[in-house]
Amino acid sequence: MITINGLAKSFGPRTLWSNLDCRVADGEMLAVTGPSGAGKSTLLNCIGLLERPTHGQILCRGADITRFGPRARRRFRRDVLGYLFQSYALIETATVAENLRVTMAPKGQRRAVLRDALDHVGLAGHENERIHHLSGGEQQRVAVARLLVKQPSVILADEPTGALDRANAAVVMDALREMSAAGAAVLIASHTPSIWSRCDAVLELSAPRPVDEQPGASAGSRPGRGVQAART
Ligand SMILES: Nc1ncnc2c1ncn2[C@@H]1O[C@H](COP(=O)(O)OP(=O)(O)OP(=O)(O)O)[C@@H](O)[C@H]1O
Repeated sequence: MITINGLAKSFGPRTLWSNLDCRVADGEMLAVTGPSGAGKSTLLNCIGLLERPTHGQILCRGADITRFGPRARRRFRRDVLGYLFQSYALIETATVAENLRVTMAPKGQRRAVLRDALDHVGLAGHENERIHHLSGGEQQRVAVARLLVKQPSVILADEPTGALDRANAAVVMDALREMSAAGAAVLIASHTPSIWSRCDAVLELSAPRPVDEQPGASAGSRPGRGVQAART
């Protein structure tokens, strides 16, 4: 479960959002929406420990992950977190199987786990193909298979279907829904209404105001500005 309390993020004098509160329970899927520049990726990056929030807490199983030291951050990324990017984030020159093995733990069952995950995303038999020989949709399905192998309890998906056709997008969303049903907390940043409708709740971030319209030197923290959460 992820609980966000009073989170704010500024870049220099520019506040993207402030006083952001939200909760994503285990087994729940949250869509993060809002116009370009609203800070959707930045929010996911704060949860993924790629960015530091300016204020506030991000709790995962009761621990404030923003206060983790280097070792706890590494462990959180390795053991808890799964990321799915629009750009797939695969090792281009490696094979499908090698990309999946990166996240695999128990050696004994590796082959079966790998085969099941690829079968699940319709890529059975593609183990030895090089990533750069695959289409975009196939590459994203490999990235999903990598999540199926890793079974993270928190999944951050940044425009995961942005570059995909409808059929590939459906495979990705079905897999995310299944991982959520299996207990993962899933956050999906997306501009796509058909994705929002498959989520349990929607968090809407509004475009940040220009710097000269933001109040005071503390860079624009009007309570709750630009944040709306709704159950779908
Ligand atoms: N490291 C950074 N330093 C300074 N500004 C940044 C940094 N990262 C993001 N920004 C700015 O923060 C704003 C929000 O970026 P972000 O990518 O989170 O928005 P987004 O809602 O995901 O947009 P999009 O829908 O276009 O992907 C943008 O104006 C961006 O330029």
